[in-house]
Amino acid sequence: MIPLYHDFAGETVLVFGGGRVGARKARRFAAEAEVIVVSPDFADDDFGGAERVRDAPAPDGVEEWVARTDPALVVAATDDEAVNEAAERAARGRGALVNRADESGGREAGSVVVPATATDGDVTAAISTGGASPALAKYLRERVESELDGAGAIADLTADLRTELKRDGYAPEKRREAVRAVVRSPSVWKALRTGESNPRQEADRVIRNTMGGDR
Ligand SMILES: C[C@@]1(CC(=O)O)C2=NC(=C\c3[nH]c(c(CCC(=O)O)c3CC(=O)O)Cc3[nH]c(c(CC(=O)O)c3CCC(=O)O)/C=C3\N/C(=C\2)[C@@H](CCC(=O)O)[C@]3(C)CC(=O)O)/[C@H]1CCC(=O)O
Ligand SMILES: NC(=O)c1ccc[n+]([C@@H]2O[C@H](COP(=O)([O-])OP(=O)(O)OC[C@H]3O[C@@H](n4cnc5c(N)ncnc54)[C@H](O)[C@@H]3O)[C@@H](O)[C@H]2O)c1
Repeated sequence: MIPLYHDFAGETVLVFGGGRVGARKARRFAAEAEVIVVSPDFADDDFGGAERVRDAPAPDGVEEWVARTDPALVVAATDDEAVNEAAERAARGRGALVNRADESGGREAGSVVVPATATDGDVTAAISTGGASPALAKYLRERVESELDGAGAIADLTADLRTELKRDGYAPEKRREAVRAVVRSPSVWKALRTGESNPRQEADRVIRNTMGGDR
């Protein structure tokens, strides 16, 4: 399986099943998409502001829900395998992606896994165990989260630096060398994480060192 990032802004995500798992998926996708959760009952959990609709569709009814809402992704998170299968068929029939919460292992194209995700600003790290061990994915996500502390700010800082170095006419090889040095600089990370010094000034110092007398 190859990880790809997908922009769900402005899209609909249709979730079948309002249990703990349906709620977790709803929360995740509601950060970006319009989420509709269809279920006869709902766990006492946070659904991330998703629209909740009380219904217990039979497999044929599942198809109708998918036709009516035209989702980019269908999440099958019920405890009824026949309903989850119907959700997968209906999604495929309309060219939507499907996430089967009740399956692990190999998948056909269009059947996607939701990875454990750590985020800091625009920086996102996604971890999958190929479905083998979601608990391990969660544990590793917790560890990666602390590694990412400050990464979003460094991404913003280096985006500005790239623009400035281009504008000032530095050769591509020089620019790459400078940006690589900044993202690897312990003093820039420390400045961002502790606030003890100014990160931009630390970055400028690193760049002056890599550019020699050029800047
Ligand atoms: C990462 C995360 C994302 C999310 O869902 O948001 C996620 N599962 C999470 C937690 C979690 N899930 C389970 C446990 C209990 C401990 C354990 O069993 O390990 C815990 C831990 C807990 O709850 O503490 C049980 C479980 N999960 C699946 C099955 C079905 C099966 O295996 O057949 C069963 C057994 C059900 C049963 O036995 O009845 C299936 C899937 N779960 C996936 C993702 C996909 C594979 C990801 C990968 O490749 O690693 C996949 C294949 C499909 C999918 O859902 O996309 C999220 C952590 C979020 C975070 O905190 O960061
Ligand atoms: N992916 C994961 O991380 C993960 C973790 C645990 C379990 N699971 C799997 O996901 C499934 C859901 O887990 P859960 O803990 O949320 O279970 P759950 O039993 O708490 O919730 C299932 C929900 O589906 C609803 N439902 C039943 N028939 C329906 C229908 N026809 N249409 C819509 N909704 C319907 C139920 O009313 C209930 O609200 C489990 O059966 C298991 O196979 C996945």
